[in-house]
Amino acid sequence: MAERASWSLGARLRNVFQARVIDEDTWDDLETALITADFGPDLTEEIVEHLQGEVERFRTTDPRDVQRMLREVIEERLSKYDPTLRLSERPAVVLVVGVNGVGKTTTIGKFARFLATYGRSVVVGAADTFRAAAVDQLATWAERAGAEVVRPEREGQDPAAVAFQTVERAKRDGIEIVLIDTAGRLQTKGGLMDELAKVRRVVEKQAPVAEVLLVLDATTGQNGLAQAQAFIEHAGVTGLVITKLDGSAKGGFVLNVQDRTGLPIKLIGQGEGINDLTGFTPHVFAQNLIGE
Ligand SMILES: Nc1nc2c(ncn2[C@@H]2O[C@H](COP(=O)(O)OP(=O)(O)OP(=O)(O)O)[C@@H](O)[C@H]2O)c(=O)[nH]1
Repeated sequence: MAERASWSLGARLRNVFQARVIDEDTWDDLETALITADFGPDLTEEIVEHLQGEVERFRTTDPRDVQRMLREVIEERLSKYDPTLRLSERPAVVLVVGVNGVGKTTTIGKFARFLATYGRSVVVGAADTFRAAAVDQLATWAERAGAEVVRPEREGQDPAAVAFQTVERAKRDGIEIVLIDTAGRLQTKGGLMDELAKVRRVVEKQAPVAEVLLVLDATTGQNGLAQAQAFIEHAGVTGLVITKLDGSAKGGFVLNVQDRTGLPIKLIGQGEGINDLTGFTPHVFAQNLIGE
């Protein structure tokens, strides 16, 4: 993870933690920093009260202790969810879902590369069949990642058919991982969910679905979550991918989003480059968020 990321509170909290003693300003400044980082009022209050309790319990006056305790409480909360990707089936089929523009296609390209660096073979299926440009974009990413790609035979082909052919190709050629790009927009949400359900049904005729990853854009924070609600309710999501954390000041969103959805974060996107995707490690994230 990049040092001094935009979402890091390290710089903003430096004065707080380098002060001589803990006083009213410590708590005021901490509260402001957490709110600004999109922790939300409830979580902010909970964390500040927890820390005040700990400071009392351990009778400390050293702000460095507050920093350590804050890091610990954040890591503890992030660790309540298991970030492990379940990709042991062969082939392991991953559906990537989410509203348009959140970074689905880019994420698939980066994910294909990520898997390739671990020696996995990957085929990508372009099941967002209504935009030819989207298919081309996906194919370009797949090529750069060294992955195979299955395109629709014509614009607007049934997405489920493309998904089926992609899994078929994986089975035929012994490819280990299947990543399927899906549409983010249709006339109606019901239509979109029906389409996803059909993709899943058709895939499951050949192989179980290993993961359904919902992509969320960190820069839209809570708003983006509202837009993705239908996926959370109907698409059988197994994990979250948070994109565009670079350039976002909303580190707190990462903490909030697991509690709000009950779903683990499995991948994090921090840039437009093909290598800008990492797994999610609570310890590392808490350290980068709060500073050492
Ligand atoms: N800075 C930054 N930009 C990103 C990241 N991920 C994606 N993007 C950018 O976000 C924009 C949208 O990404 P796409 O991958 O096309 O999004 P999509 O969800 O597939 O969108 P549709 O194809 O319209 O459904 C592109 O300009 C990407 O370069 C990220 O982690 N960081």
